Amino acid sequence: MDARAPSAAPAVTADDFLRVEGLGRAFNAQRPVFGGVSFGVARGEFVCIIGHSGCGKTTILNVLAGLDQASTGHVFMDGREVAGPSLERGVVFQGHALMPWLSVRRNIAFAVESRWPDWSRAQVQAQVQKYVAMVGLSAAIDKKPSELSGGMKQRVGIARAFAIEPKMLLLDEPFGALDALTRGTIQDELLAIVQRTQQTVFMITHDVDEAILLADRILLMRNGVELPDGRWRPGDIAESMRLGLPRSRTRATLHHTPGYYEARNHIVDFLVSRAHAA
Ligand SMILES: Nc1ncnc2c1ncn2[C@@H]1O[C@H](COP(=O)(O)OP(=O)(O)OP(=O)(O)O)[C@@H](O)[C@H]1O
Repeated sequence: MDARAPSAAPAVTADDFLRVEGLGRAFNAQRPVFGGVSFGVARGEFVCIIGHSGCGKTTILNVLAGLDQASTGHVFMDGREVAGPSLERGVVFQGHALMPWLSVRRNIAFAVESRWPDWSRAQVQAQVQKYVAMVGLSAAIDKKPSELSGGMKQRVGIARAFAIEPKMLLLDEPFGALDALTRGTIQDELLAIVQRTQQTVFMITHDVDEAILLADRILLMRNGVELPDGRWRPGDIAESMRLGLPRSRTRATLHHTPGYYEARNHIVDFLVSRAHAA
């Protein structure tokens, strides 16, 4: 962000690639998890959402993926309303969700064949090899998931999501289960891939440094809370922080980047003192 500038309220503009308008989700009608959530994501933008457990991040991502239906509001991607799952959106969850009986090659080929049913075997194989190479796993292409480390499995999940060339990538804490070293390496890889491909990404993370490293913009989400007068205020997006750090940043240079500490302090202050406040 330009960390010294005040954070702007999130806004949707007509030419945003992804438009989320007035989204709400209630599992209990008296206490909606969140409501009135509106934000836009521009084509090629990397947006992270950060907030405490239970505020509704995964629920929002599931609605964007078309895996869950909102109680109120609408989501439009590339001008069309999201009304169900689609191969136009690639989703990566914390658990890699690979098919254990298939090799890396077959796991990814399965997705590629679903996306382009008319492709020849050679076309499918070329696509699979390209994206396996992108995540540095060519040597393991014929291994089964059980023969891979956690970090390698997560890489396969990322390769599979990129291989279908989705219009948008939705990442739900994709590195949450990894040790710090592996996580750092894959963060750098993802950053490099996104810089190359200009992929549009919406990502959930709990890790403040991860968000600052990867995102162009960070949405700060508040939890739903009971107000002193007994009314319920659903969760919402309290702020949209534009980072504006140079895209050439890496984990090694992040701490020396102007604006980094201001951004970090701002997010930590939000999480400590405002994310739960009535
Ligand atoms: N299918 C469901 N039925 C009932 N309640 C649900 C359902 N799915 C989610 N919830 C509730 O909605 C709230 C938000 O859940 P969600 O998983 O979206 O939060 P989150 O911000 O992603 O949390 P975390 O960071 O822990 O993953 C939680 O209180 C959760 O218990």
